[in-house]
Amino acid sequence: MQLRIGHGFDVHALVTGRPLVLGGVTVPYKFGLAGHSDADVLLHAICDALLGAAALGDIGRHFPDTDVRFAGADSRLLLRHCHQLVQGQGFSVGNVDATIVCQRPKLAAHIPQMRAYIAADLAVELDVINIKATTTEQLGYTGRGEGIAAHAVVLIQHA
Ligand SMILES: Nc1ccn([C@@H]2O[C@H](COP(=O)(O)O)[C@@H](O)[C@H]2O)c(=O)n1
Ligand SMILES: C[C@@]1(CO)OP(=O)(O)OP(=O)(O)OC[C@H]1O
Repeated sequence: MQLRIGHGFDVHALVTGRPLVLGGVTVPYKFGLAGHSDADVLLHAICDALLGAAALGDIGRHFPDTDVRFAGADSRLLLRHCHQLVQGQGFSVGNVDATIVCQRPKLAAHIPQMRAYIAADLAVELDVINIKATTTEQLGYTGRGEGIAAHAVVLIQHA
């Protein structure tokens, strides 16, 4: 069996007048993430990790932010598309581990729904999807509440 690992990292700025969408879940908060799509920083990091594992480049190559088709896009559709690309190379997802770097709001209560969406979109069992959240103890751009970052690693396997 061939195993491949991929890493993804993304950052979006917090602004007024936008919903906060993380892992497909709309989290109630006074600020949301700016972006061309729905700016779901967690799903973008997972997309990049999937693409990275299969040596398929990055999210901007597949979904350019100059393309009106992706304006306001639901990032779950982008995640499903990345999964299809990886499947097309003969790979299936082994597991996903991701961390959302977010000072506020508290995300713990929303993580079960994020995991369920991601597991469904990647056609895997819930127990291979792990999502974590951490603050940066008020340090740096995430700590000041200027934005939210996400890191993801994905293992894919080829029978
Ligand atoms: N936006 C966040 C950040 C953190 N959590 C949860 O709190 C725990 C402690 O976070 P520290 O940054 O102080 O280590 C963390 O392990 C998460 O369970 C959260 O829910 N939302
Ligand atoms: C998803 C895309 C495409 O709509 O736009 P954004 O939502 O701005 O996200 P980003 O992570 O900056 O890059 C990928 C983009 O091409």
